[in-house]
Amino acid sequence: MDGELFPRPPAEVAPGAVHVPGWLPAPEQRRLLDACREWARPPAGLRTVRMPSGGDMSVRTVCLGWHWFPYGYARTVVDGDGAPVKPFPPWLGELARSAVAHAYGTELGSSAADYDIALVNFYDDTAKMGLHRDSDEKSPAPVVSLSLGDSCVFRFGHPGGRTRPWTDVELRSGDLFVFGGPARLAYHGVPRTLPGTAPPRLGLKGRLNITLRVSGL
Ligand SMILES: O=C(O)CCC(=O)C(=O)O
Ligand SMILES: [Fe+2]
Repeated sequence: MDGELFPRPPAEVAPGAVHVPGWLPAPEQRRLLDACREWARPPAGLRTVRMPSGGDMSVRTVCLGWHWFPYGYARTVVDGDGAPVKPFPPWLGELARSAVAHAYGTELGSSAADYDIALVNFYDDTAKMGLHRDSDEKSPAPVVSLSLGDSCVFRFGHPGGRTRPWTDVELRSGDLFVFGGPARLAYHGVPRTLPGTAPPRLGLKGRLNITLRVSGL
């Protein structure tokens, strides 16, 4: 955000896990939000995920490229309306590659990874996400996370389990978080969002998180 009282510099939260505050400029946040609104429409739109335990996730989710369900990927919404998953647009793949290059300070193009999955999660004021690993992908390529709207507390731990140590990071609208290498299978989650903190001009009530991934499928 412009005019920040205390600048938020990029930070390596754990080896391979990098937080880049304010990476996505406001016009690109708007473009991504508009796209999310389109993707959220049925068929294969925003849905509530039921866990094998019988409980419902509090976030609502829409997928592109591959449909995520607990625990795997499919080409159709196997646990919903059965429709084919919406395509993963090439511009999102370019955004992911440039995010990785930016976070790790590597050359754009040095990563051969072909991003082909987006998971878009919508958090209302009470939604949260428990500690978990993103382990249904076959590729070790870094996960790219972009946040829009309300800020949240993002908890980032380690691959060994849902135990301390962890770091709580505040993710705000436009922030980038990349986790790859030794952090690729670290446990992470969102204990809470901070309702009412979205940039007023974005026009989003609540929080959206978009993770971009390589399926390896
Ligand atoms: O909302 C976030 O910041 C994290 C989302 C997440 O961990 C996931 O979609 O697997
Ligand atoms: Fe995750």
